[in-house]
Amino acid sequence: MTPGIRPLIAGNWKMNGTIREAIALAESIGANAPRGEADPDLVVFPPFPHLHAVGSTLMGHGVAMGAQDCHAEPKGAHTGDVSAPMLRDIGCAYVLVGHSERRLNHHESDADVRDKAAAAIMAGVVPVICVGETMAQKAAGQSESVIQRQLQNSMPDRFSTARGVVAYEPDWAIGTGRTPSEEDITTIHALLRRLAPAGTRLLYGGSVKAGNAPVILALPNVDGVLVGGASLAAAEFLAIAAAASPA
Ligand SMILES: O=C[C@H](O)COP(=O)(O)O
Repeated sequence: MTPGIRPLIAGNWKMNGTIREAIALAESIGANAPRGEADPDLVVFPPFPHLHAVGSTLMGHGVAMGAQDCHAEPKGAHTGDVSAPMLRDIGCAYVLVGHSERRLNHHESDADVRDKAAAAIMAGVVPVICVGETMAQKAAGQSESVIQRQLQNSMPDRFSTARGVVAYEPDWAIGTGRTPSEEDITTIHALLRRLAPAGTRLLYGGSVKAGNAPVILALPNVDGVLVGGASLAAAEFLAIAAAASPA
């Protein structure tokens, strides 16, 4: 973690669950979330159709809500898309942009990610810019150059004023049970710290569980984690959050 930066524990629910299940998960997280001065901030990212119900459930519990994507335009003829002002309107404080599942499955470019992040900032929503290399890029020794290129080209002009967040998620670590070595995470996060504006919260994501969270969260320049699968169980997610609280 970084002195002076409040940790952020983020749960990306991806495309999972019914509304009933989302409410139950939000109730359980909201009722048991740590609320001390030195405790981490918590945010969950439900699927779009669950945002209203989850936002209502979390009201007054000190857990923020975010969305998993947004369009770069504030409104218009974009069938199937959701704008950043709509997310703000429904109560989202954060939005993920450039998650590797969007970059790889939807062919989103760095320029697309930058435009989405700019739209989020314009709407008063904090963008969480995701970056990360593929296994082929890692094997070719390109991790740092790929991540530098992604981040520099994905940050919009006003990112420094937005209290933005950057998440390092190597795609080969997502949902696989594999994580980079502590040395690799440290190296990449030192690079992110050099590239991102001062005060940016830097998250690590990819197979984070309650078991490995204490080690990952203790690494320099790791200001929190972006959790996928393990965020779908309240107890596991809260145990990860506990690892970011003072002992
Ligand atoms: O956004 C979250 C990540 O893609 C990590 O997913 P995971 O924790 O299931 O590996």
